[in-house]
Amino acid sequence: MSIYSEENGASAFSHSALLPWLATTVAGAFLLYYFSNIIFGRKRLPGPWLTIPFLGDTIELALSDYARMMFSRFKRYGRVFRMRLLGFEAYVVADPEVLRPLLSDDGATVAMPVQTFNWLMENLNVLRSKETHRPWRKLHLAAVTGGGLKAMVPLIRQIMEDHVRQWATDGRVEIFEEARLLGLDLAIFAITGINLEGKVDVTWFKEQVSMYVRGLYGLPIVLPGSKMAKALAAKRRLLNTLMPLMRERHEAFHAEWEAAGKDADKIASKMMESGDGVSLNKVQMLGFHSTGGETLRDSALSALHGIMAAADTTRFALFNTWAILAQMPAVQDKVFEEQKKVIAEFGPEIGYQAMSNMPYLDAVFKEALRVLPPSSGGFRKLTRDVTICGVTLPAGTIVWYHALLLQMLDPVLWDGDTSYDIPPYMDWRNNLEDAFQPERWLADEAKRPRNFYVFGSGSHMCPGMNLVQMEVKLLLTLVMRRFSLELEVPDMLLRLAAQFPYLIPAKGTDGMRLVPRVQGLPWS
Ligand code: HEM
Repeated sequence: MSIYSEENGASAFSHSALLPWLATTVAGAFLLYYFSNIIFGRKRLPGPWLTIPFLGDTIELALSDYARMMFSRFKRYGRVFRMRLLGFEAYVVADPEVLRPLLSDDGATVAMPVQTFNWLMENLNVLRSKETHRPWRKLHLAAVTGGGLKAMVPLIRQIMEDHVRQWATDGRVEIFEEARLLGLDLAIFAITGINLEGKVDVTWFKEQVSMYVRGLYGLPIVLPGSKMAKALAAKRRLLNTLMPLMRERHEAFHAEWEAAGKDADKIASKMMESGDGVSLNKVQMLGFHSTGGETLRDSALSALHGIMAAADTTRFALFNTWAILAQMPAVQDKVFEEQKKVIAEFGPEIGYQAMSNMPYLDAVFKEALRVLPPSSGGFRKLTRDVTICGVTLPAGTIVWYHALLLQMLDPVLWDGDTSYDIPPYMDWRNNLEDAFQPERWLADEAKRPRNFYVFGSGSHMCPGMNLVQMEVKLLLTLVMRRFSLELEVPDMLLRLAAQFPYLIPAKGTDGMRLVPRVQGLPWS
């Protein structure tokens, strides 16, 4: 087809012919690049050769039984294989020995190939250099473990009691939606520590946060009306709201930062020694300051980081635990019996000390997250070539340590049998009672599950782990001292709307009845 036309005797340029020509050339170049990359680029590395452009394995992940799909990939390709998702490519690596150094920043750095996450969070630099990461992490841990965690308990309990009282009045809970709302409240009020009351419309603020967090699960495309466009607009509104609210604390921290000569180590030691406790938001501000983010906007964004880290992760940890527990009356009775013992030893007050002495409830939490991990693990970028089971991944490759697959291949639980579609200790779909056994975590050390990657491992292991565990236990304690739990739709977990990246129940199936115990136990 000619892109020129003869008009009035002259050779004139035809725009209508140019456009299809350009579109065909661009599409042809893209397809050429795509297929040559598949054929010549990484063809010797394991994984499906052909996947749908851009979407890759996303559709299969969204529509299939997630655990079964990952196990079948492992059976086909072994402990390392390629996955393509929404415009990025990563290699799942399911070998703990190979992962150990990589997860300790030896041969790899933290990477985030998920574009929606990068747009919403902007700055993850603090995680990438040992110099900035070390003092920041030390402080982070101080804020949410030991004394720091203990100091958070009263506020967290207050937030939870408000929710539980409402559910008790209703006699039921929609666990998916209520876990979301509770996760939101905990993230906004307990994590950021910013007082919104009387300053902003709190309901509006929560709606904006929900919209912001939802962007994470959208397509990485900013079209009008898309989840991502809405999330970015919500982010702008949240930053504009937070900046005046945080001005005072930002300026105070900034002055402290300058006085310490912009030395993150020095300021971290000073904060640890002050005895005033370490606030999580101050930790986030330190993270931003130590990587050049010294403006008021950076400090407001650091508060959004705290919210993003805590809101939906806590929600899914809670939903998954509830979903299993509500189907297991015998386990609920054991939790109740443990509560009687706790009250006999520590009194009825649900405080930090009592919470730290509930081994059975600890085991319930861990077992629920082993069977239904509310996280996909994390990503690293290789800084050197790494050979895994005979496959060499070159420097620059994105590696995905996949919590669910690693937990399926637990050396204590898995006997090496690959004839299963899914190993029995993970098969919550067909045999929950065999899969979910909290006693696994109370066995002798050698017999306990060894692969537990829900919170990561090594240098970047989630510092919020103890906090989340305490939150879930606190909530279960409040509810289960008074009620036993029953799903209104007993096979809710078999009717899921989605399993990846998180479990999502089909609409209208997440109701849970709260059945009063004949002799309930007190809260205080
Ligand atoms: C069920 C809830 C949660 C899950 C499943 C979870 C999961 C994870 C995972 C897997 C990582 C490691 C990522 C990697 O290796 O690249 C991580 C890191 C992190 N998490 Fe969590 N998280 C949860 C809750 C929280 C909470 C409540 C907070 C805030 C207090 C938090 C703050 C962080 C931070 C700051 C990091 C980065 C740590 C570092 O790089 O040193 N997380 N989380």
